[in-house]
Formats: sequence, structure tokens, C-alpha cells
Amino acid sequence: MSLPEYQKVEVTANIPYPVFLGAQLEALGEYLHSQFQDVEHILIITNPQVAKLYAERLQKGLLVDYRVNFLFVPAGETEKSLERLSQLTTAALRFGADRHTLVIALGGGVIGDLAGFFASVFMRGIRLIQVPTTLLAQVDSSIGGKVAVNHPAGKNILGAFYPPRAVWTDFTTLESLPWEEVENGLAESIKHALIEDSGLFEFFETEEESLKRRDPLIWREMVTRSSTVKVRIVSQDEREQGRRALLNLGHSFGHALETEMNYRGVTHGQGVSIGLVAAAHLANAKGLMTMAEVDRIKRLLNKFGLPTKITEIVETTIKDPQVLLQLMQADKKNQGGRKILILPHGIGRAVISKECTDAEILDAWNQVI
Ligand SMILES: NC(=O)c1ccc[n+]([C@@H]2O[C@H](COP(=O)([O-])OP(=O)(O)OC[C@H]3O[C@@H](n4cnc5c(N)ncnc54)[C@H](O)[C@@H]3O)[C@@H](O)[C@H]2O)c1
Ligand SMILES: O=C(O)C(=O)C[C@@H](O)[C@H](O)[C@H](O)COP(=O)(O)O
Ligand SMILES: [Zn+2]
Repeated sequence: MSLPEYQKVEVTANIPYPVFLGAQLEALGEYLHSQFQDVEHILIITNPQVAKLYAERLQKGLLVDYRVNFLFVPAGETEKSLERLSQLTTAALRFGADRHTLVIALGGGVIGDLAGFFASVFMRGIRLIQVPTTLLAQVDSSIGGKVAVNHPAGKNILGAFYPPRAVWTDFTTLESLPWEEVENGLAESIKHALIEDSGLFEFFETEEESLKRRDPLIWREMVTRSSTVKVRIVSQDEREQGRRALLNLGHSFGHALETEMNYRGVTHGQGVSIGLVAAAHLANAKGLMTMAEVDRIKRLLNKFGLPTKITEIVETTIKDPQVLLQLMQADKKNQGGRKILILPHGIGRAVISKECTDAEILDAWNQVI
């Protein structure tokens, strides 16, 4: 079988790896065979819904050469936990996994982060392939090597930088994705546009209808342009010593909200969407963005069904933003107790700010409560 038509983009990190955009699930086996001669055993970590849809296609190319076992994880953000990591370990050992076992993360960002963290610590690290099946995972989470589980006190608090050996992105898996899951990916894609691609922002504005119709060519362009932003930034600063922090735009707010909700009732994409609006208001207060630009961002998010206020998604008991401000203390960007925030600077540029006071951050929260 010859490899299908795809676009190969390289992440030029410490250990470079390819992102195959438009690859086919069936062809992964042939690729692995060409790259990893010592692999005999493969663990596919996925969830039952995704497996039902795509396990057969993926397995087609694997069964001849490998002993393949599945580890199933129920759907949901709460599965990114140490308890689930421990259960995966028990099951992997039962299947005879060793240091030559290769992990395939087949699914969305939850599977990618959890399976990735498992691969990073199992026997001190085994090889990992990301096979993203949600829009969010294709444009963002499968690229860049951030893997983690959550803690009641903070999102992704236990994790690692653990780059995959390859990212295998099959656009056709997005055909079965429910619209509410599409929205989560759009939030991260719009974030990428805000950080460094004003043309992509305009693309979202002008292509609203074709995106909603799921026009395959327009979707392909969206995923390609958006994931290219991520590849570019991660290649410049793999371990977030500087510029990579820009990819965290909206996340200081979004992660605090997710944590406050115990990782239920608000999706990551919704948290990011609300966080983008809060960051835009903060940027306006700092003179980095006009109110017209803040409104333009809100309009775009709303067009695609994304929330711009917390009350749009949950009947919240959060009346006092102090609780959320407190939770921002666990943000991984902070230094010596000082909050570091990412702010949009107009549309298509973002900056790292160490200058935001708690009072200013509270004002921003009040704009989205
Ligand atoms: N590591 C990173 O750089 C990074 C970046 C962004 C987000 N994340 C993490 O990603 C997670 C969110 O990921 P997500 O939005 O993909 O959610 P998710 O992984 O929970 O997937 C959402 C749902 O979509 C279903 N699904 C997956 N693929 C499908 C398909 N092709 N067809 C139909 N249904 C499908 C799943 O069963 C699941 O219920 C969060 O934990 C977030 O913190 C990580
Ligand atoms: O890749 C990055 O860097 C990001 O910040 C991308 C985010 O979309 C993603 O949610 C990431 O997991 C957040 O990282 P964290 O370090 O704030 O946990
Ligand atoms: Zn994110």
C-alpha cells in the first residue's frame, strides 16, 4: 500500500518530529513499520466512542506486524487524573508492555494528554504517536508535547513536556464530530489567529457559512493554517522559556474557571473562549486593544456558538471573582507570586505581560461573569 497524499510539517524541536496533515488512519501501520523496527507491541489508548468509530480503520494497518492491545478510558475531562493513570499502568503491565511498547493516543485532547503523560512516565518513557480525532486535538493538543493530568487545585498541574514521535492527523475523523465539540476546537483556532495570524481571523469572519456547512476544503484550510501556527511557535520555544507562553492566551482565566467547576459543566474550549474575552478586556484597560476590537472578538466567538460570559454556559454560583483570582495563583506561568498574563495586542499579535494588578484582573473577570 502506498502512503496517501498528505502534507508533512516538521516540528523542529530538540528531537524533531513530523506532523502529517491529511494522513489516513489505515496507513499509520506502514509508516510505523518504516520507522520503528524494534517495536512489536502497541497499546492504543482511546475511549469507547472513538474506538467504535475508528479502531477498525486504524487496526487495518497494524495487525499484520504488531501485537495490539486497547486500553479504554471513559470520556470526560475528569479522566485526566492520577487514578486513571494508575489504572492504565496496571492494565498495560497485564498486557505485557515493556520499554519497546509504543503508545498510540487515538482521540481528543483528553486522551492525548492522558495517554501522553502515561507514555512519558511508564518505565521512564516509551514512544508515543498522537492520532488526534477532534478539531481541538488536530489544531492544538496533539502538537507540542505538553502532556498532563489535572489536580483538584489546578489544571494540568502534573505533567511533562513529552514530544510524540509523530502526529498522524486524518481530517476525515472530523466528519463525525458533534458541533459542540467543533466549537471547542474553534476556540483554540481563533486563539491562534489572535496570537499571530490576523488573516486567519478574517478567514473565520468571512468563511462562517462554509465552516458551519463543513465544506471539506475550507475545513482543511482552517486546520492546516491553525496547526501551522502551533507548529511554528512550538518550534521556536519548545519548553516555554519565552514565546510559547503566547499559546496560553485566555488560559489563565479559562483554567481557573475549569478548576472552580471541578472540571465539569464547562469544556476547555468554553473556558478558553471566556478567557479570550477576559484577556481582551484586560488588554483594553492596558491600552493594547480598542473596544471595537474587543467587540469584534466577541462577535466572532458568538457567531460560532462560543460563550463570552460564564452565565451563558452555567447557572453559576460564582458571584465573587475573588475565588477565581485565588485559583489563578496555580497558573504555571506565574513567577514568585506575580501573575503573568498573555494579552492580545490588537488582532493578530499578543504579548506577555507582568504588569497586571489583581484589581485589573478582577475587573476583567467582572466583564465575563
Ligand atoms: N496538550 C496541549 O497542548 C493541549 C492543548 C489544548 C487542549 N488540551 C487539553 O485537551 C482537552 C480537551 O480536548 P477535546 O476538546 O478534544 O475534548 P475530548 O478529548 O474530551 O473529546 C471530546 C469528545 O469528543 C469525542 N470524540 C473524539 N473524537 C471524535 C470523533 N472523531 N467523532 C465523534 N466524537 C469524537 C470524545 O469521545 C469526547 O467525548 C483538555 O483536557 C485540554 O486541557 C491540551
Ligand atoms: O501548547 C501550549 O503551550 C498551550 O498553552 C496550548 C493550550 O491550548 C493548552 O491548553 C495547554 O495544555 C495549556 O498549557 P498549560 O501549561 O497552561 O497547562
Ligand atoms: Zn488550550
